[in-house]
Amino acid sequence: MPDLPEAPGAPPVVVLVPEDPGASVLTRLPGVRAVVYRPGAPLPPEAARAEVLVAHGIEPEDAPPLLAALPRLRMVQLFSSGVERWVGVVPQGVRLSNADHVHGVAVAEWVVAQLLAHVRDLAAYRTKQQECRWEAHRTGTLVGARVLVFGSGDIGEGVRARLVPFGCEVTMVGRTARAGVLDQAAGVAAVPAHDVVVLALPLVESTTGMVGAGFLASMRDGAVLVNVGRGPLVDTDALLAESRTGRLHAILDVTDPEPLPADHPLWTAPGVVVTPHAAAITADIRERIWAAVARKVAAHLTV
Ligand SMILES: O=CC(=O)O
Repeated sequence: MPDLPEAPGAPPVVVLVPEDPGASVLTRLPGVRAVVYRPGAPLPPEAARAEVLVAHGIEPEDAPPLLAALPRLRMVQLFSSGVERWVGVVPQGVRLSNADHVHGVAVAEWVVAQLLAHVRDLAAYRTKQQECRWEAHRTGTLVGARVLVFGSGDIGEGVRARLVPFGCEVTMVGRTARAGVLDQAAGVAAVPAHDVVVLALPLVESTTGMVGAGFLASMRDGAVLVNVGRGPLVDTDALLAESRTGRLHAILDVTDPEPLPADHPLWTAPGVVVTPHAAAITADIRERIWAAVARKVAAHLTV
């Protein structure tokens, strides 16, 4: 792909972008010169002036030589909303910027889809169809379900907004308490009173391994744990042990480890549903991410 044309306005801020048609969204930003870089290839001469690196297609472990070659770098813009793999990689004084407010709708929709499929027992009906059995059975409903959502960002909020119309009673848990939002300790204490616990948290020190044996044991019989945050929020061994009791259900879009090896016991653990970090993967995901990147670069131009 040739370098992208320069937007009007001078002097332009040089933004290094991966080779991707979506990068053209940056050329619509006045004052930006988007320059394509190819991981592993020699850097273009404009890299010496680059203030922003849109880091996509490069693993954080491979990034240090590239970062060291960008003397005017002020911001690293990620394609992901989670930043945990880049913390400590980006040099001091360089802002690490995530792609936020990108996946809320898609991931919340996935949570609702999974919960509806669970309470209405759709998997059992799929099996009955495969066996050509015309046989109805009673199922649960989401109406009146008490749902505890850890994480009050756009994903957690998207889950709340979509579950309330289904008749769920939703309680939010955030990093700090505020009106209508419990803090993390109060949230953990509230687990036994809920039918569904949704994890939509970032992975930081205080959330790593947060769902361990004690947390799982405090969930009521038949409760559902949904993880759309990061795999290591949950202690996998504790979850495997709990799954053997048959007491709980777990619906996991993220796992620890990831990708989940084909012979990992989580795949076949009783009551566990696994999808491959796919909740946000809709047809328009690239457009959503590039729009967020453009928003973040535009905000950088004003600081
Ligand atoms: O998991 C996806 C992301 O962090 O964007």
